[in-house]
Amino acid sequence: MTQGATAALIVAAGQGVRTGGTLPKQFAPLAGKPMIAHSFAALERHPAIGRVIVAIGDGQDDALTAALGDVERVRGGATRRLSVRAGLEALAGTSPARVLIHDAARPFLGSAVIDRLLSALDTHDGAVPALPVADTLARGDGTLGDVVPRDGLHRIQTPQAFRFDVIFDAHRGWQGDEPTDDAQMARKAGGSVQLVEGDMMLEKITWPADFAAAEARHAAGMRVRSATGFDVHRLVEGEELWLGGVLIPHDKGLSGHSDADVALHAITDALLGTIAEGDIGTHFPPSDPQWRGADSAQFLQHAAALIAARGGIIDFIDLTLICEAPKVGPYRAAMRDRIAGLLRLAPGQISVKATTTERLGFAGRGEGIAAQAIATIRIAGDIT
Ligand SMILES: Nc1ccn([C@@H]2O[C@H](COP(=O)(O)OP(=O)(O)OP(=O)(O)O)[C@@H](O)[C@H]2O)c(=O)n1
Ligand SMILES: C[C@](O)(CO)[C@H](O)COP(=O)(O)O
Repeated sequence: MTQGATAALIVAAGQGVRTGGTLPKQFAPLAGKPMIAHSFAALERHPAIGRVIVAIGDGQDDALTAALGDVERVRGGATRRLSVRAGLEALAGTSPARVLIHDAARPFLGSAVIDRLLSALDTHDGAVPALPVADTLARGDGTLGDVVPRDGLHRIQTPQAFRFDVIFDAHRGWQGDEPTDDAQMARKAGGSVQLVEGDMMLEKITWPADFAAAEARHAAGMRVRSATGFDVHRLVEGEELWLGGVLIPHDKGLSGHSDADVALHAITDALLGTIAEGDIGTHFPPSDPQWRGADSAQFLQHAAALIAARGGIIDFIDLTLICEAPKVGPYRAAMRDRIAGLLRLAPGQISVKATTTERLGFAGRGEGIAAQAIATIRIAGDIT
């Protein structure tokens, strides 16, 4: 699939009247961040998607910026259809071959659904995620009316994927009643729309109780990952000693290409390990002069940002420093506070321990300091 040939449009211009609340639901907090941030991240990180645009309502600019920063946006309309139309008009200039149209109100979007939809576009004009109907369906107005046969019925979700020209023409030529989704517009215009397997994680948030249910689904879908990091630096005269982001008075300091903070390096490697993103040297090569003397805090924060971009949450860091001197105890609290501050965690999520090697080996002879760390994160099960 050619990168850039597929665009994504998130419709987020609704008012969320049925959920109530002080903010429209798409900007309300859910699983640790504004609801829209979940699906935006999923679409942005998918390798086939080259552009993501958000349709928002009047007065929603600040809320979007607070949620996602300076992302591409377009003014939506009074109905969902008009918001989609505005987004398609904005995308038309770059003529994407395909477009995914997604409700901001369906936050937990996995890459497998996107893959299924895009594959279906090889043979169809459109594709939608669908789930079977499990309950009896009936008409009724206070008292039970006729049962509606549920054979062959599906619950249709978003994202809905289309060949761009097909859905753009369907929107431009639309004349019927207000449609509830885009796939029925493509179909009415003569397009073929494939049903692909949907996902319970994609349930739409419509009513107040949906927030708690979504939180529970999200928590149940997270998997724990742990990884270790290890690093050693040489102790030399004439260098500052940085450990755990804290400057420690000592007769020697650690030497290295950066500030040689062996503790932050071990934690950075542990964090990178949780997402199988190589090691610190992969991201900050020692051969690159721009990292000479660099503050290792930025390495740590880079690793944390990569985890956050995948929707991961750092749960706990356990660090062990291995040295004869200096004594770590007096600086333990400062290191915990500093590491917690850099990672935006509570100090209780950081453990700093130290040990000697009974004067054995390089650490015992005071030639260097070693650090090992283990990081534990939670991340959605389908994140690779
Ligand atoms: N004029 C509109 C109306 C809806 N939407 C978007 O379409 C999606 C599905 O709509 P719905 O769940 O009905 O959201 P709201 O219209 O906000 O909800 P309500 O009807 O309760 O106000 C949401 O992401 C919503 O922001 C939109 O972009 N423009
Ligand atoms: C587009 C949609 O999410 C597909 O199921 C749904 O139709 C939106 O309906 P709403 O009335 O705008 O909530």
